[in-house]
Amino acid sequence: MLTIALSKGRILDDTLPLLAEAGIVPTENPDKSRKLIIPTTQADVRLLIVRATDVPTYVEHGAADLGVAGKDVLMEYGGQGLYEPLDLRIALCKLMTAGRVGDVEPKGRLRVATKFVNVAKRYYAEQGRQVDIIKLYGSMELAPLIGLADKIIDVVDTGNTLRANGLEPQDFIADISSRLIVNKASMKMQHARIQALIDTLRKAVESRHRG
Ligand SMILES: Nc1ncnc2c1ncn2[C@@H]1O[C@H](COP(=O)(O)OP(=O)(O)OP(=O)(O)O)[C@@H](O)[C@H]1O
Ligand SMILES: O=P(O)(O)OC[C@H]1O[C@H](OP(=O)(O)OP(=O)(O)O)[C@H](O)[C@@H]1O
Repeated sequence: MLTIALSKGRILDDTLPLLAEAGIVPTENPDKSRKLIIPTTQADVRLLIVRATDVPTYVEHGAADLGVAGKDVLMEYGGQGLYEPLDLRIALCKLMTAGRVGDVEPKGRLRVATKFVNVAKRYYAEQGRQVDIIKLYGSMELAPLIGLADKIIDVVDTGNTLRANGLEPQDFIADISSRLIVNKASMKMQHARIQALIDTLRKAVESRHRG
């Protein structure tokens, strides 16, 4: 059995067409179903529906052989416990700092609200900047508006969410796309099969971006 961990929403929506090119199609609509284990047209391939931030955990521990996760999530998760063989070039966005339009940076310690605590620590350590990191799980844009933090670190695509809240993107941290990740033991034990799937997905990604 090959088990693939995916999160609902944009990752599922953008990954299913790629999996379809490898002949893997869910036998029921994962967006509608309340099931968390979804069989596919290949009897020995199943999908696990998990939270986006949990995908690396399932794959590193071997609860799933493969998964799809945003580079932001992988940067935050850290470690060397996973293979990351393929950039699927889906769910494109940028990790940025953002703050209130026209705000001047405070002289003292900067307060930064984010769900990407490890990324934030690394980023400001590289800059040699003293910061207090405030962990949030969502609605980061609220923090500077309400005086909880001076800045946020979040993913930005169109910038609409920032603009709607009187914030502006400031410093670029990283370009983000979603990656195929693979459990290290699975890669050894089921090498031919997983490598064949990676090759098919790579071709599907390349043919989409050709021309
Ligand atoms: N607005 C966006 N445009 C493009 N890609 C995005 C955008 N927001 C997030 N992403 C990327 O898609 C991935 C999945 O995002 P999604 O919104 O589905 O989950 P999440 O909000 O991070 O997780 P959860 O809903 O479980 O808190 C993110 O890790 C990121 O890489
Ligand atoms: O720059 P933008 O295009 O506004 O995208 C950025 C927003 O998208 C994500 O949220 P989420 O996935 O909850 O929202 P979405 O479905 O509207 O992208 C992210 O946490 C930002 O809030």
